[in-house]
Amino acid sequence: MPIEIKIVTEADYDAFSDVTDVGLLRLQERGRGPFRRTVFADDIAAGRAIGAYDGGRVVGTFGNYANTVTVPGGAAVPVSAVTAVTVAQTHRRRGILSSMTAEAFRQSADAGVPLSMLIPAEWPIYGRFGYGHATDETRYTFDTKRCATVRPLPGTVDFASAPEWVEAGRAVYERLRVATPGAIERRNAWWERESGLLTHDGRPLDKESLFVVYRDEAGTPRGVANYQPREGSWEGFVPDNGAEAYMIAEDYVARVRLLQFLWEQDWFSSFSVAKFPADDTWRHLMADPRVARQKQRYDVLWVRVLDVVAALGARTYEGEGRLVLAVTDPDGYAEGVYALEGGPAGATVKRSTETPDLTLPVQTLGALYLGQHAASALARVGEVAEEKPGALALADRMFKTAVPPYCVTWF
Ligand SMILES: CC(=O)SCCNC(=O)CCNC(=O)[C@H](O)C(C)(C)COP(=O)(O)OP(=O)(O)OC[C@H]1O[C@@H](n2cnc3c(N)ncnc32)[C@H](O)[C@@H]1OP(=O)(O)O
Repeated sequence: MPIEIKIVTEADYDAFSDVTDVGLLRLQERGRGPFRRTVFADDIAAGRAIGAYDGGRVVGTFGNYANTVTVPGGAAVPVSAVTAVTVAQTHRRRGILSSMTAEAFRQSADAGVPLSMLIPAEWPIYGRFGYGHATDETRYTFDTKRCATVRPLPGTVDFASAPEWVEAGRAVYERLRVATPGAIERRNAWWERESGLLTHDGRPLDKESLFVVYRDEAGTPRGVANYQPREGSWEGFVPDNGAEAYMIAEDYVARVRLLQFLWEQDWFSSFSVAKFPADDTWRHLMADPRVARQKQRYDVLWVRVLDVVAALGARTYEGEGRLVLAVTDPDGYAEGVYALEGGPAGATVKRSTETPDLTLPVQTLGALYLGQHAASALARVGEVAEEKPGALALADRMFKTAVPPYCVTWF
């Protein structure tokens, strides 16, 4: 029987949910369909859950969920935030992902959504569909006994109940989101789920974490963190507990004050934080930044441009300039030659018949879009070709941003 790609109805959503969990090897999460049906009700109703069917059975899942992403300059651009992509182990490598992706691109393009983006489970999967690596994140471990700030930093850190933390976190995040290229809206009760206030089976998880809020001197929340203490070995009766922490911070001071709160706690000898930005300027507020050890750096967001005129026209450019770009895209959505004229105040983009200054595949356009990469560096690995001398240097000044983009929210 041929595989059919269809919109998943509410009636089929529980099967979609279980196939996703088996595909992602999260077996213990099976059975969460009824909960997720309420959480993702808007996207399901909008037909944004796409399934592959073998007869009546769901064998492939693809969430093409609606969101917006902040781009350089601060505009919130509609995006399909792709998630829950799986194909049943019995049906892999028969082109099902390719078919679901094609359907999702059609759906997004028909709805006038200029971008698709996702967080790939594995690097090699999505480049073939036109996605390019657009943001990085880091993981740090702190040796608490050697940490100190370079000077006294203002503000206070206090414990909060989970509901207070959700309220403060929402306000902090909204300000951060509009100022951070790569950030998306936290929809679908994201905060309640993160804090454990909303669980699939009504069992509150908020007692498994401690919640703190950093307020600046005026009393405004500027950062929030939660952490889970880890028991140490207590060898020789010496405390060596640890913690795993998560935080969002509006500025460098907020970030370091939250870190300081953790490193000054008795009993902790070390703690780790994941999902940190690639921008590590906050380390300059530490007396010895080397004791903040970056343990990992990894790619997070990949961007696929579907509508070049809308996408490039929505962002600003730190350097002023005009470039003619020839974009290649075997799927057709982004294929063409475009004249981009942009600067800090905005941009105009038009289809053009001029000779291009740069030629690049759609993957490279996605990689450049949020400001992470220098075009000249990507040219050195063969990902963009300079057709007119000086065009790469101009593209560097226009596309790359002083502060790297940061997705902030995993989806
Ligand atoms: C945004 C997210 O949700 S990320 C989560 C992605 N999901 C997972 O990793 C869960 C486990 N894996 C799976 O469910 C599946 O293997 C998927 C979804 C990754 C791929 O589904 P499939 O239906 O097997 O992919 P499909 O047959 O369409 O493959 C298309 C091409 O991609 C290649 N490909 C597919 N998966 C991979 C992979 N993991 N690594 C490298 N190449 C891959 C195929 O070889 C094929 O290449 P070809 O066109 O040169 O022949």
